[in-house]
Amino acid sequence: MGRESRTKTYYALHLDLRGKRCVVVGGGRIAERKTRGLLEGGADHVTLISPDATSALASLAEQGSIQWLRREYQDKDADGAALVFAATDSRIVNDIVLREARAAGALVNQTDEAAEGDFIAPSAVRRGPLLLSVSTSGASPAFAKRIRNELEGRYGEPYAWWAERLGELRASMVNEEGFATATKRAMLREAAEEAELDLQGERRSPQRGDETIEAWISRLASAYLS
Ligand SMILES: C[C@@]1(CC(=O)O)C2=NC(=C\c3[nH]c(c(CCC(=O)O)c3CC(=O)O)Cc3[nH]c(c(CC(=O)O)c3CCC(=O)O)/C=C3\N/C(=C\2)[C@@H](CCC(=O)O)[C@]3(C)CC(=O)O)/[C@H]1CCC(=O)O
Ligand SMILES: NC(=O)c1ccc[n+]([C@@H]2O[C@H](COP(=O)([O-])OP(=O)(O)OC[C@H]3O[C@@H](n4cnc5c(N)ncnc54)[C@H](O)[C@@H]3O)[C@@H](O)[C@H]2O)c1
Repeated sequence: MGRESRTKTYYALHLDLRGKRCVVVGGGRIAERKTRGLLEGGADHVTLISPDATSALASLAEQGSIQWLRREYQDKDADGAALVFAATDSRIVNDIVLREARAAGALVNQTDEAAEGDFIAPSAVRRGPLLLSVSTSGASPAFAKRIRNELEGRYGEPYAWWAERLGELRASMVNEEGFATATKRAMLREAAEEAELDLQGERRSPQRGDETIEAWISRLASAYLS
């Protein structure tokens, strides 16, 4: 009999967590990492449930960045949650959290037996709107971390600037009525290529910041309308 793959197949997506209830059960090192990940990812409704917490988690609660319910997990704690992290050091408690949170319609991250949960957290590199996430589907978090480090070096801060600027260009173009849809698409592809060339040091576009979005649109348009 052939050896079966032990890893699951996951769907990649980037969630908008603003206004969504996220619950972290447990107050240790792992709960701290998951909580930081949530806050970095824009979550603004994080509830921590644990009788104790690391000093970093306690300060986040003090600052009002998270809500801390200083007690053990109780049934109904997952009600209304979108995401729940079962991050206690008790397998029994984590399994109860998993079962109840699922029944309440939440997606659950089971930290001590990740494959039993509904999702796992990737390693992330954030460069403004550009978000690179890396996962080994749980096969090797250490490998994911190494690749994340590699990407951090490869994709520096200038990518944030370009991703932001391309976003502004696209937002302005949406309201432009003077171009056919196909032309707009071609212009946006051309702009992305200019960004890439600039980032690779083969600057083809005017110096950064020297050109307004309107001037950029005109220049891109002239290439297609001439
Ligand atoms: C990305 C990141 C996000 C986050 O936690 O939010 C994350 N782990 C990170 C760090 C990290 N994890 C570990 C170390 C210590 C090792 C070291 O020293 O390097 C460090 C580093 C540190 O603490 O510095 C050990 C570890 N991790 C897991 C186990 C249990 C097991 O393997 O069963 C063990 C113990 C066994 C072991 O050692 O292998 C399990 C998981 N960890 C995952 C994610 C998920 C799968 C990700 C994937 O698909 O690859 C999954 C399945 C949990 C889940 O999310 O469900 C985060 C930031 C990484 C970064 O820096 O970018
Ligand atoms: N996902 C990962 O990346 C990863 C990596 C290593 C370990 N783990 C697993 O994650 C789990 C947590 O690890 P840790 O190092 O943070 O543990 P820890 O011992 O530092 O913290 C456990 C926390 O759970 C709390 N807790 C215990 N029972 C509770 C209950 N009934 N209700 C609420 N809170 C309760 C404790 O008070 C404590 O704050 C462990 O099961 C560990 O095996 C996960």
